[in-house]
Amino acid sequence: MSSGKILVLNGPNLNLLGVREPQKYGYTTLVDILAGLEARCAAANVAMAAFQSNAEGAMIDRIHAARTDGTSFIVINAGAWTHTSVALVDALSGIDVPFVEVHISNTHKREAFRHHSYLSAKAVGVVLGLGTYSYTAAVDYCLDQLAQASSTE
Ligand SMILES: O=C(O)[C@@H]1C=C(O)[C@@H](O)[C@H](O)C1
Repeated sequence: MSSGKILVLNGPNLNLLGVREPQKYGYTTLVDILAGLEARCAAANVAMAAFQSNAEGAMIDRIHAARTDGTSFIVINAGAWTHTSVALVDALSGIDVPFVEVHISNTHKREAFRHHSYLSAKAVGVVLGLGTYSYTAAVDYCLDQLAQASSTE
């Protein structure tokens, strides 16, 4: 039986998934994405928490909270903060919780300003361009890591 908790974080404008530029981000809502991830975690007996904010400070506060709330892994789509926020990567670097960076779109095929991520160098890994499967792949990786850790306990 696995233990641990996966925290799924979504940054600005991702609350609009499903209606926001669907040709880039698809028609699946964030609620439905999270419901699918929750089902995968539940099937593996792993807890999942989720948080979305359009406020950078609130996101940083939520990351700080993950330091002491039993979070094992973070899966984060930081949205536009990916390309702008030193404060965010400092928050992620400031807690001893590994994180996987995800993006729905392939940012390297988009505008030049989206080609750089402040997060990637600190991430365990990066999944991008797979649509909502980017989230699934990231969560499945974390679940596998937790299962391996449980089997060696
Ligand atoms: O593809 C995504 O999920 C990312 C989501 C956003 O909101 C953009 O600002 C990023 O540049 C890409």
